[in-house]
Amino acid sequence: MSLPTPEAHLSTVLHAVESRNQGEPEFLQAVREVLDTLAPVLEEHPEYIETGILERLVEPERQILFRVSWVDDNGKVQVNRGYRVQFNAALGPYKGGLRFHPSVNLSVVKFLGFEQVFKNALTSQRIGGGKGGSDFDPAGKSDAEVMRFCQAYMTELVHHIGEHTDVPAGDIGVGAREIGYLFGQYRRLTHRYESGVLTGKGKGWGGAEVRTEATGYGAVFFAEEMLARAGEGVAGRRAVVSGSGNVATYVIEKVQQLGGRAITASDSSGYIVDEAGIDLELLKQVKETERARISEYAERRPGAHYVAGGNVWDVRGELAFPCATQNELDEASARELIKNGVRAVAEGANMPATPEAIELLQEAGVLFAPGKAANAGGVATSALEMSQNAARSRWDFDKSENRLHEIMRDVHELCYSASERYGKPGDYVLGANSAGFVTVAQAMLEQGVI
Ligand SMILES: NC(=O)c1ccc[n+]([C@@H]2O[C@H](COP(=O)([O-])OP(=O)(O)OC[C@H]3O[C@@H](n4cnc5c(N)ncnc54)[C@H](O)[C@@H]3O)[C@@H](O)[C@H]2O)c1
Repeated sequence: MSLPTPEAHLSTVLHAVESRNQGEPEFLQAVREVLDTLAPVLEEHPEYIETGILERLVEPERQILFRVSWVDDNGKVQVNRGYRVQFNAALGPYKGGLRFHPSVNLSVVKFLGFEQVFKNALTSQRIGGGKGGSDFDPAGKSDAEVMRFCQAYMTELVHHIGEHTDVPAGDIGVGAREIGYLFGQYRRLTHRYESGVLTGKGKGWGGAEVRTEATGYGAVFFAEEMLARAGEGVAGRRAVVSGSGNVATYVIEKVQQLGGRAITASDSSGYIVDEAGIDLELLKQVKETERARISEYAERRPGAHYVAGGNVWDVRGELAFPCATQNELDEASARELIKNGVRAVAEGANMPATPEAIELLQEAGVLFAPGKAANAGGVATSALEMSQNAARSRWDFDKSENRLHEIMRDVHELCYSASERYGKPGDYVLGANSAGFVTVAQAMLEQGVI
């Protein structure tokens, strides 16, 4: 039997995915972006075509959808929808965060799970990919409501996770508070102290140092590696950052530690500009402690101003870190960034730049780091948390940060060398997709058709 050409094979697989997953635009966008880059890999590895690797890779191994019923502070019954998509476990237990946000649906969870498979492969930490969440909106809920929701959510999730099967963590709307409530309920239901079942735990009970900072720090380390290859650095440069959550906060912190000046942060209502450089203590007070709107920052900080609505990418900066959510940086934003002299864009969020924006940035010679590579530091540190839990050991901050830094250097190196191998040196989208894909594909090949 003669094999189709790589291009023909990719097109057949893509059509099948499109017809089978109609109404899932985010998932299709994520799949297209990966398949678009894989022709040279399949050229080198026809055995992946022969053994149906791609057909299997685009179909999650398991998708779990469930009802989450809970009672709010007024005694009213609320019903949300829960998700866990176990995408691929060829490299290890499923691993990936939980997102609690009203925009969560199956398409969003599948796109995140799909991306996670490649990202986790790039970390070399032997973890598979999965993702989950709910359309529950933590904004405006009391602590007690968040706790009751988390307990109800875990009452179903408990049947599907475990330190050797599936290990969730945080994402948008899920931080240390939620992980605590989820872990408590897991422990109550199972009568087991299974530390490695969730990551991002409190530091006093199994959480790793640097897990909170890891995604943001990692994104800046990756940007620094890209810049260093070109003989440049972060120091002395203006950085425009979107978001004001976990990832954005620690991108800002690391940019400043490396001598750069991060001047913006945003939330879904607008953005702030602080030319003097963001005051981190104030940002953490407003967003982490008070869970208030970002406009509060400008009200308390002389010299800073708030722009309601608007587009943070209109602000001039040499470095840009999109750290809020998917498709937040579109073609028009990319044009604005290029016009304003951006040199590097590193995705702290998952899929924040649209395909059109990425194309424009790459054409303009801007160094572009896709989220799969640039934000892999969070999950990599989660894997370090799992290994510390298994060994009943605890690393200090410096050791953990050094290990994160090494991992991000390795991720960069893997991506760069794959981009060279497949003919486009410095194309980190091609590099991340192909390096991640080959690692997973090889494991799937060796494990047979399952
Ligand atoms: N937390 C992690 O370790 C981690 C790891 C890898 C990737 N990510 C990705 O990073 C991004 C941010 O996650 P996080 O953990 O910082 O979440 P978070 O809940 O701490 O913060 C999310 C931020 O994004 C903003 N945001 C959300 N939806 C928005 C919208 N529609 N418009 C504008 N702003 C919006 C929120 O206001 C908030 O500032 C997500 O894409 C997530 O998938 C997170």
